[in-house]
Amino acid sequence: MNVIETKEILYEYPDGTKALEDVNFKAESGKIIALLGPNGAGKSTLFLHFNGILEPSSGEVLVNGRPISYDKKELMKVRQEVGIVFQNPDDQLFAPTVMEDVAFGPMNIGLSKEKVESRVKEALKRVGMEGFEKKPPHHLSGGQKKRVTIAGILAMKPKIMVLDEPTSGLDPRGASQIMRLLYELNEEGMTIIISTHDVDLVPLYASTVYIISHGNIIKEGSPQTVFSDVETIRNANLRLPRIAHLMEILNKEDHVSFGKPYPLTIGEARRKIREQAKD
Ligand SMILES: Nc1ncnc2c1ncn2[C@@H]1O[C@H](COP(=O)(O)OP(=O)(O)OP(=O)(O)O)[C@@H](O)[C@H]1O
Repeated sequence: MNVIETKEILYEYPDGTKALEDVNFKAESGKIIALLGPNGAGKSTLFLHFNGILEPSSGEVLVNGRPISYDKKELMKVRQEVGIVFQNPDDQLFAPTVMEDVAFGPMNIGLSKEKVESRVKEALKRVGMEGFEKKPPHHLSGGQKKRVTIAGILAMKPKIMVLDEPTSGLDPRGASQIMRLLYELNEEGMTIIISTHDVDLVPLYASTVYIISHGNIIKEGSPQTVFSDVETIRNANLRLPRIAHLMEILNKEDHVSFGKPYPLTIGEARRKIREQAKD
């Protein structure tokens, strides 16, 4: 079942910029889906359609098979179902303390004080930010802010979590920790949709990949399918995962081949190299 689906959506900003054109996007329940695209391709604009922050100029957005209705009450429901973590934490964090920030969503849907407190505690624990409750968000580091924004969405217990570049600006360990958390949440049944420039992360976590360029989806499929289309990847100003790039160089320049499609992760490459060494 598709928990989110866009049908031929087109979006034009008030200044006339056409940011999306005829975008068909599907997120199947329980998957991790990655949206890849260069700067300005339309990733954030597309994501803002998933819980009705933006309304398409034409076309339709469906959540759990139902077209989004843009009246206030209905939108509240959609936003409990679909949580969006913005690219820039400063666009999301606004309360005087971490505690109040994470509590805002659960309070807004009328949960009791005890329930709100337990949700805040649980969410901050999940992202490794317990002990920061009293801190003002603007005193946190970039990585810590990102974790708090994720906690704020987790506290709403959405079934679908949409994260705009969740690892941008994080050190390698921080990026791995966030991806590990998303992986665990997905194992527990949450559908995860991320946008990223980090092509090395994609084959490790995502089962479906979409490539967006100039407001159009130009490729979709498994990481193996998408990264086999090297021309499309490069034309979209993206690159192959480093491992696949190394295999391509070995193949083309040194005539050493570990077979196609190229392995995309260290694990896959290691397996292929070991197999070949045995022969
Ligand atoms: N508020 C706005 N008003 C007018 N044009 C906008 C606005 N926000 C974005 N755009 C334009 O819409 C297009 C898509 O932008 P968007 O932010 O969705 O891209 P993106 O893929 O998320 O980029 P990045 O990777 O740099 O975050 C760009 O041409 C951008 O300049």
